[in-house]
Amino acid sequence: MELIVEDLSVARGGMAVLEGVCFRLACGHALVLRGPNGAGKTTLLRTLAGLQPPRGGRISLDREAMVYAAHADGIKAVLTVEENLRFWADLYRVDAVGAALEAFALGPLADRPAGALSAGQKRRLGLARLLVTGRRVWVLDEPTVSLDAEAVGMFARAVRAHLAGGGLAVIATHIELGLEAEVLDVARFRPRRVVTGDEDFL
Ligand SMILES: Nc1ncnc2c1ncn2[C@@H]1O[C@H](COP(=O)(O)OP(=O)(O)OP(=O)(O)O)[C@@H](O)[C@H]1O
Repeated sequence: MELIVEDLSVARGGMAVLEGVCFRLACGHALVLRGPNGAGKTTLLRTLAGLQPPRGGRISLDREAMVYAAHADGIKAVLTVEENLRFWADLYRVDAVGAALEAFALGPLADRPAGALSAGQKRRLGLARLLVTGRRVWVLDEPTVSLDAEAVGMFARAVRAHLAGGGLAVIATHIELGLEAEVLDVARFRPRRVVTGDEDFL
């Protein structure tokens, strides 16, 4: 499996955000998206995930092979941590709840309602969800927000294991994860607009 993006244009709120995005990502590889606030990382990820249509270009990706995780983790507050994972495991038909609890040190919190978790604990649960999806392509928007250093390490280990198993990951992050990943600065793809006055382009 390979993720191929060709000449992709994406927009938010009716405004062009990125144009001409191209990259290829093979099994076992990760791509880290960089760029300043507002550069378009989330918009690109949402487009890859099929949450919004591209303005132009091509994405070759079997969406059935992909899982997207962003700020809203889709956690059900009234279910316990383990029940949340079981819910997703049943949905994706992947029996890996124990491994997911262990990977993110959620065992001691397994019986706690998710609504009673701290922000970082909720984020760990949202990331543990990735492990019960069995999906090959992880599309992750700022996955380490609210995580302490130890939890960032858990996440990095989970990504490494995923890649070692033939998975792919596209990750927008402002922090250094210590992964061997290709880096794409999305600011390179900022649209060039012709304007009147002394400047030719913005
Ligand atoms: N809901 C929205 N409606 C309209 N415009 C939006 C919306 N969300 C973001 N934008 C705009 O789209 C552009 C790209 O934003 P995006 O969220 O993709 O950037 P980002 O690189 O992910 O930023 P950050 O590092 O702050 O998360 C920005 O100019 C932003 O102001």
